Amino acid sequence: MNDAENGKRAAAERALALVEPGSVVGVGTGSTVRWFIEGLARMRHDIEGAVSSSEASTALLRERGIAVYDLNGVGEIPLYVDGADECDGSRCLIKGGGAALTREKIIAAVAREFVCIIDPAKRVDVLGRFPLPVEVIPMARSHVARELLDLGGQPVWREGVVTDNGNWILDVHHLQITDPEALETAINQIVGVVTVGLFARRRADRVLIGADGEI
Ligand SMILES: O=C(CO)[C@H](O)[C@H](O)COP(=O)(O)O
Repeated sequence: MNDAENGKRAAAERALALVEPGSVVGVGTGSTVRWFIEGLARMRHDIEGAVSSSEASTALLRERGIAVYDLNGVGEIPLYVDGADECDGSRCLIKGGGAALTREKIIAAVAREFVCIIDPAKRVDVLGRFPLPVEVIPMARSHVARELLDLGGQPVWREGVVTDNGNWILDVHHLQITDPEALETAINQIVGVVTVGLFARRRADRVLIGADGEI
């Protein structure tokens, strides 16, 4: 296993220790979260189940014998565990490389604690090296792209990708995100935007960075 994979696994294993017995666990999406799901499978008899941020995670959770609930029917989610594409020193994140940003943001909003699990390559001083994903209503793609150009980014349509919600993704290149909350607010106000993959207003409460089998 390479260093990045070791780091992802170490962070995921550490997050398992935060799972409350008998609870419904919020589960994110991606290769780091896959390690978390494998660990959750070992303790599936100690939890009630999960709420999931994507069809891919739902399928894996069910394969591993973990009950997946509709968020609308769940009262409390003590813990949400998810990866990120970038993380700055204030625990602000870029997410959505796996196109699951909207459901991820919804579960993060509901959860009492949002724990982000990453490998060291994701840690940056200023967000924006990773293109910022924006989920858009398909008919608004060109309008939103023009507005994003005005905000100083270079939007590129992630052609062929349809989100679990039936929408499209624009990846915004060449941003230096020095004020993540302000940019999140500005992009949220563009008509046709469903979700921007900046997690600043509701950022991670805790970030676990796995490296060399340690945290
Ligand atoms: O936001 C995400 C999916 O929409 C993922 O958390 C992000 O892309 C990181 O994925 P990985 O753990 O595979 O690096």
